[in-house]
Parts: sequence; C-alpha cells; structure tokens
Amino acid sequence: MSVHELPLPPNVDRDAFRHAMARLGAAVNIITTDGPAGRAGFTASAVCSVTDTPPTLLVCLNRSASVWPTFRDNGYLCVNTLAAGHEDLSTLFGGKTPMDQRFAAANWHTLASGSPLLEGATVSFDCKITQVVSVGTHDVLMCEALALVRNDDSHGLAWFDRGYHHLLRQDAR
Ligand SMILES: NC(=O)C1=CN([C@@H]2O[C@H](COP(=O)(O)OP(=O)(O)OC[C@H]3O[C@@H](n4cnc5c(N)ncnc54)[C@H](O)[C@@H]3O)[C@@H](O)[C@H]2O)C=CC1
Ligand SMILES: Cc1cc2nc3c(=O)[nH]c(=O)nc-3n(C[C@H](O)[C@H](O)[C@H](O)COP(=O)(O)O)c2cc1C
Repeated sequence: MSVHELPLPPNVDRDAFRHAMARLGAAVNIITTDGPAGRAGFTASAVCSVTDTPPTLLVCLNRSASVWPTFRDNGYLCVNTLAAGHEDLSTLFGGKTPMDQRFAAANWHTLASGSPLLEGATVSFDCKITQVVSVGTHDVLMCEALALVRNDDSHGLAWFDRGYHHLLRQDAR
C-alpha cells in the first residue's frame, strides 16, 4: 500500500494507535522526585530531547497516575535512563506497587534537586520542571537539566513490541 492509499483519521482508535506505537522502540526510564510533597517514582518510555539551549527533555505523565500530584507539587524530578538488567526494576515502577517497595529494590543518591538518582542508570538528568502542557490524558512536563551523571560501562535497555531488549554499546560487540 502506498502512503497515498492509507486511510485518513478519524479511523485511528485508541487500540490501533497503541498497537502502532508499540513499534516505536524507546529507552525506558524511571522518573523520580522527592520534596515537600513526598517521594515518588514511575517508569516512563514517553521521554525525549526537546532543545539543548536551555538543555530540556520532556516527560509525558498520565494525570490519573497515583504519582501525578507528587510530581506536580515538588516541581523537580530526575530522569534515570535504565540499563540492561533493570527489567525487574522497570516493572516494579510500572504501577500498582507501593512506593516504599519500589524504592527498596535499588540504591539511590541525591543531587541538587533532592530527587533520587538511580545507581547504575546509563545516564541521569537532574531537572527542574519549567513548563507543563496538558494534552488529552497526559501532562507533558518540560524539564530543564540542572546536573548530569553518566555511566559509561553499562549497556542500554529498550522497550519495543511490549518487551525489553538489550542494546549493546559499540565497543562491546
Ligand atoms: N505514554 C504512556 O503513558 C505509556 C504507558 N504505558 C503503560 O504501560 C502499559 C503497557 O504498555 P505496553 O505493554 O507497551 O502495551 P500497550 O498496548 O498498552 O501500549 C503500546 C504502546 O502505546 C503507547 N501507550 C500505551 N498507553 C498509552 C497511553 N495511556 N497514552 C499514550 N500512549 C500510550 C506506548 O507507546 C506503548 O508502548 C500501558 O497499558 C500503559 O498503562 C506504557 C508505555 C507508555
Ligand atoms: C515500559 C513502561 C513504560 C511506561 N511509560 C509511561 C509513560 O511514558 N508515561 C506514563 O504516564 N506512564 C507510563 N507507564 C505507566 C506508569 O509507569 C505507571 O502508570 C506509574 O507507575 C503509576 O502507577 P500507579 O498509578 O499504580 O502508581 C509506563 C509503564 C511501563 C511498564
């Protein structure tokens, strides 16, 4: 089928959209926060770079998630990009597990914002939320990076076709 023959919206329903989105491989991240509103963390694949000036990422957070008010009220967060081997941790932060149990499963450090930084993440971005845009069910959080921690030894982890996949670094092949 050529691109010109593709059916036009509104033929795309929620399930068809999700089924299609499952084809977009993405990094898996644990987004954390700690502050006056408390400590919270959740798994997110909807994360990407927005601009390098000022250094900004976006994170999409469902407003129905239990963690949403905590992130909104603290105003700071850390994007911890997961490494190969973090599959169980990702699932734990993927919903329904009490917050203490989620955090007990790994080692954490703290940088400027106070948000928990995951030991062993491939990279962590300690951020301030600078803007929030509501789109449908989600809030798009614009996050300015205040500090970075890179881990140059670990392999990457991707979420693709509803499963985890390891991404080997070039020099390990
Ligand atoms: N952006 C989001 O909010 C995402 C949420 N999830 C959560 O994890 C569950 C399992 O996901 P999958 O195993 O990948 O199967 P799935 O069939 O539920 O989702 C397939 C893909 O659709 C997108 N997606 C899923 N739920 C979405 C939502 N509420 N809003 C926007 N995009 C969404 C994501 O790209 C996801 O990988 C989902 O049902 C959802 O609860 C997963 C990925 C992204
Ligand atoms: C692989 C994966 C990716 C996810 N990506 C997102 C995301 O980008 N945005 C989001 O709001 N929720 C995402 N979720 C779901 C949240 O992690 C989940 O809703 C969150 O842990 C809050 O759950 P709770 O309401 O039970 O506390 C994802 C879950 C998994 C397993």
